[in-house]
Amino acid sequence: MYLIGLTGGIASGKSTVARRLVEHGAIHLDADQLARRVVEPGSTCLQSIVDEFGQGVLRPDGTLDRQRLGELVFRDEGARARLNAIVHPAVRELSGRLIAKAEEEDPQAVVVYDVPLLVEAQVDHPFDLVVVTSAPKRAQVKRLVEERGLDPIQAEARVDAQVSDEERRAVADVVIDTGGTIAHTMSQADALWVDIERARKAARERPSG
Ligand SMILES: CC(C)(COP(=O)(O)OP(=O)(O)OC[C@H]1O[C@@H](n2cnc3c(N)ncnc32)[C@H](O)[C@@H]1O)[C@@H](O)C(=O)NCCC(=O)NCCS
Ligand SMILES: Nc1ncnc2c1ncn2[C@@H]1O[C@H](COP(=O)(O)OP(=O)(O)OP(=O)(O)O)[C@@H](O)[C@H]1O
Repeated sequence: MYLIGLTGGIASGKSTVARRLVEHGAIHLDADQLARRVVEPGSTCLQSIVDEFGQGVLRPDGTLDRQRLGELVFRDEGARARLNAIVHPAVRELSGRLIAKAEEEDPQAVVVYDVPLLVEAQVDHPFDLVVVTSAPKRAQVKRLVEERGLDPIQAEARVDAQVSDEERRAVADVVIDTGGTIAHTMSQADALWVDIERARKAARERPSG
């Protein structure tokens, strides 16, 4: 297996890059989706969230009111840390299991683990490559406002709830500039795939022992 950790700020283009790598043959795992799975009704995580933040973060049907909880945690660092302490260990455990399963099913698989908080949550799966998508903050805020309907204050708060691109670049093997056109992002993703294929081929041909 070849394991890629893909990270970057909110609305920086991680999913866009991941989708392109999937078109080339990679398997995609998404930490945001896993974070939704671990808080489904009946989960211990959801119960811990209710214990911590009260019944008010549940919708009438018993599912998590994500908007309500988001309003709480993106303006309060302490609340965010308490939520992270509940959700992140469960996501870590589930992602570890799914990565192991992907390897079992296909030892040659290229797995892209899209994990927005790779730096913040100190995700330490044994990545072969860490890829960071990077766009200027004003582009991130514009996308959140225009495409996801956040107001500019909320959008800024979400960007500011994350580490800076400098901190992400410090752990990156590859940085993809996602501040330009989509076509520019795609061509960098395509070039990355060529490099990955080359590295894997060289590893296969290397005499072992
Ligand atoms: C606060 C919640 C309920 C808001 O839900 P919502 O549906 O509005 O957003 P969604 O989950 O789709 O996240 C969108 C983006 O917000 C950013 N984000 C999410 N959680 C966090 C966090 N704790 N700290 C910083 N940024 C975050 C990420 O860039 C993420 O891609 C939700 O994000 C959550 O449960 N967060 C804690 C778990 C977590 O850290 N998830 C991120 C990856 S593991
Ligand atoms: N050069 C670019 N590269 C990537 N995305 C771009 C670019 N220009 C505009 N966009 C738009 O920005 C948005 C980025 O969203 P995407 O879901 O890929 O980001 P993300 O980092 O996965 O977001 P999130 O952290 O919320 O999961 C998309 O709507 C995309 O069309």
